Amino acid sequence: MTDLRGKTLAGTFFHAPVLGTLEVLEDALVEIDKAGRIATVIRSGDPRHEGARIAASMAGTLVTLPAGCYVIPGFVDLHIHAPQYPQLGKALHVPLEIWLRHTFPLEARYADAAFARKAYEMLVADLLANGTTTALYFATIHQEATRLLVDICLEKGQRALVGKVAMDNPQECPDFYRDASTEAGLQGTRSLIEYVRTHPANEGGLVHPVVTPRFVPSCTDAMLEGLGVIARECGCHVQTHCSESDWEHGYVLARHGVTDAECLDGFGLLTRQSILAHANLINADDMARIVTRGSGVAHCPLSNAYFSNAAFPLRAALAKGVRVGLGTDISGGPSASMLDACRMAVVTSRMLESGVDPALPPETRGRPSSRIDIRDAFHLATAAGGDALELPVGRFAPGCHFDAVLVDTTAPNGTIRLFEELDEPEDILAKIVYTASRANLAEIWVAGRRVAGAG
Ligand SMILES: Nc1nc2[nH]cnc2c(=O)[nH]1
Repeated sequence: MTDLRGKTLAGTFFHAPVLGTLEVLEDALVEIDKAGRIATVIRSGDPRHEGARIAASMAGTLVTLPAGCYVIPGFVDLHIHAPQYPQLGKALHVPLEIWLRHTFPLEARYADAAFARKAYEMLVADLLANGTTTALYFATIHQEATRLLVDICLEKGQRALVGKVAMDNPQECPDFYRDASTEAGLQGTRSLIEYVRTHPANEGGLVHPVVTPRFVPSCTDAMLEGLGVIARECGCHVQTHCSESDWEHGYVLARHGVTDAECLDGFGLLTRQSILAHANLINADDMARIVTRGSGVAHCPLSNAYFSNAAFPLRAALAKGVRVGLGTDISGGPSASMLDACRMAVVTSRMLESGVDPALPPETRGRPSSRIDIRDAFHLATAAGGDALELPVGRFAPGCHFDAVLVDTTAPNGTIRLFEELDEPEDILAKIVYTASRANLAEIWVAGRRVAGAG
């Protein structure tokens, strides 16, 4: 199967446009226009179904899925440190503030454009093969390497949001890895925005620029203030870390006397286009503030297990109306798969609900009503991620980009095992999210264009 632009795809589709519900579009037709957007979704009982199928067949534009194949929306990864890919699976035995001392020398290597190209090409190819069709990236402080990441996403066809990392605080950033000055950091941010927006290969708007203060500790107040102004003037997305660990949360309280969320808000960095990574230690006021501003949270359950000192209160945040999606947090999280992020989100929520210390009585061990299920995780990894970024992706609906993954449950080297006589459609989706591996992800499309796949 190749390019689906201008084609009609016939088959069974799973998506979760609303938290708590899974929609199975059994034997549906999805018409994709020439620009790779979904034009119509026609369900099997719809009176237009037969006519549309015959018309597409006669026009030679009908593509019918083989038995055992299902289409799901592509994953939206809300938090990735692109330069940390070579470190995936390393140095996870130390706390965040020590781990950063391993990480900064690696990120500093991206002054070398050849090294950057090698690592970024590998990362983008792997993420696409894992079904990540939209990625929100922290790059490094370097202009050339960050531009390369933009180029590579455009070349390989990944929808991406890319930020040049801003970090100018000499107290928290080493001499070898810091913006040369506040002004240089701000200017670098402006020039990356300009680069992305005027890139000749980006006329379709596949890649977006992002204002990226690394986190409060790494930035001076002047930097945070300047970035707030740029975000407002340029109408850009913003990404940063927020109340991730006890150390980081405590640092901001000590320096500013307020929480991360309040501090970032004061600098104009909490907007409807902001994504706050982690947010594990936010309090009720922070949540209310984040909801009022319409900012999103990138819940990174795998990395949180290593660095956060607490579990993100996901259910509480969702109940309050916080826009939450999922992130891998490469390489704080040692997996480049959003399927792993889904699995870990479920596990974390279950552990938060029941608690983890067997020395405590069951009644006080955990936090009741904290669990999510695999359908919820699937929603967070797809539609909710798109919503948090305000991008029309993550669901099969007219007007949305056709960013999707073809899952072949019969792939011989895959890991999904279905039993026709036992498995209902909901079971099939659950088995996909819980047990699929890369060999099952047969085709990956972004805007209808085939960009990767094991098939
Ligand atoms: N997980 C994580 N937290 C951070 N806080 C500041 N920088 C980082 C980073 O690279 N990873």
